Amino acid sequence: MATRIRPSSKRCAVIGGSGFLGRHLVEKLVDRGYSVSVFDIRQSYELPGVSFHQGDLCDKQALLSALEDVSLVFHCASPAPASDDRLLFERVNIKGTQTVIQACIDAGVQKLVLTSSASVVFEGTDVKNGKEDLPYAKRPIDYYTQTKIEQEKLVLKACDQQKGFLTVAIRPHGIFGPRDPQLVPTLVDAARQGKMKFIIGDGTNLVDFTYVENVVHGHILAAECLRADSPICGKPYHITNDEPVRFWDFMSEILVGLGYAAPRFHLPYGLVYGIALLLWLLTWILRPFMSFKPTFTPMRVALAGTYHYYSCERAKEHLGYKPVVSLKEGIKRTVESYPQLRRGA
Ligand SMILES: NC(=O)C1=CN([C@@H]2O[C@H](COP(=O)(O)OP(=O)(O)OC[C@H]3O[C@@H](n4cnc5c(N)ncnc54)[C@H](O)[C@@H]3O)[C@@H](O)[C@H]2O)C=CC1
Ligand SMILES: CC(C)=CCC[C@@H](C)[C@H]1CC[C@H]2C3=C(CC[C@]12C)[C@@]1(C)CCC(=O)C[C@@H]1CC3
Repeated sequence: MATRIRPSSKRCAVIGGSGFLGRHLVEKLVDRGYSVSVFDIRQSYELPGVSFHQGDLCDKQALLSALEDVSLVFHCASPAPASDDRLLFERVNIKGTQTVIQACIDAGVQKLVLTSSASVVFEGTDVKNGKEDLPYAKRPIDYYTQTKIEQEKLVLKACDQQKGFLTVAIRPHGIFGPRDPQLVPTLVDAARQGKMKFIIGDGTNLVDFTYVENVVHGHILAAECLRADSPICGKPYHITNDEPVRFWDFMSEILVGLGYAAPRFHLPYGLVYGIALLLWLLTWILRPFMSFKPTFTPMRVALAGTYHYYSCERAKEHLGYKPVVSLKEGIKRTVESYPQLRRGA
């Protein structure tokens, strides 16, 4: 019988490695001596020690060529939540993840680490110190969340210690940091349009924002702890900064750091949510005639006006996780990384 050559344990692939989190993960893996294959529909940079494979993760043949001799795969690709395109989310996050799992098994990959999201348990109402045993949201707030739930279930169910295919899911929340194309740019855009004067609700709601390097650290710990006899097989793990902060204090620190005024005037949560719902209905009705993307979406209002912070005790206990960058330091590094978004720039 031909013996299969065991892929090097320092050779890994990052699906979605051209994205915000993916690129930070790739950089850290290279620092730690891994050789990395990036698989993504686009190539956004070049880095020594990294090979790029451009393709759609729904295409198994394309994936297989990127997974040659790879023992460890990180899957952090997804369409952006803002696209709100049901068919795209279903194709990439559900069908595409099935393809990723099958390609990993066919290629002899031993470990698959999925980037899930803490939002898989969020239904638009308060979550305080949520643990991993909370049930999945029965009424997810959008298609993105709905398909992230299905994706996580698929990956965790595929874990098979007997066959030597091990899986784990990391659930980060509110990732921020240098090169993030979403949070800071959206916020600054809103501030420049004069839309950041208001605080939705009383402003005391606590939320987790997680500095990108902590999310990367959680992924690498999970990959390195994943063995057939380890309790982490087939389980999800919250990874946060472990420093819940008032949503509006966090927004204000970023805005003030970049030279914009902090929001000051309060608006009742129910009123803003109602307006966002009406606007959403209006854009849905007018969709065939015009395309219009409101800044206030029901999902954003829910994220801005409720508590949603999560316990990462399980990650501390099983993975030895501890944030490596504090929230204060993370905000400082983030603000400094966006000189082009400063007021007047
Ligand atoms: N940014 C955040 O606050 C949070 C993100 N996450 C998850 O983290 C992961 C990474 O997110 P980000 O880095 O923020 O997003 P991103 O949009 O910067 O990166 C996603 C990458 O996936 C790639 N991609 C999308 N569709 C693809 C396809 N069909 N085939 C191959 N590549 C494809 C994109 O080209 C992009 O490079 C995602 O799974 C997201 O759901 C989870 C919680 C919070
Ligand atoms: C905690 C978490 C999951 C954060 C990541 C999501 C963010 C990219 C958005 C979530 C809520 C958004 C939001 C705004 C900007 C982008 C978010 C922070 C506004 C502050 C934009 C301007 C407004 O009119 C109000 C919005 C509230 C929600």
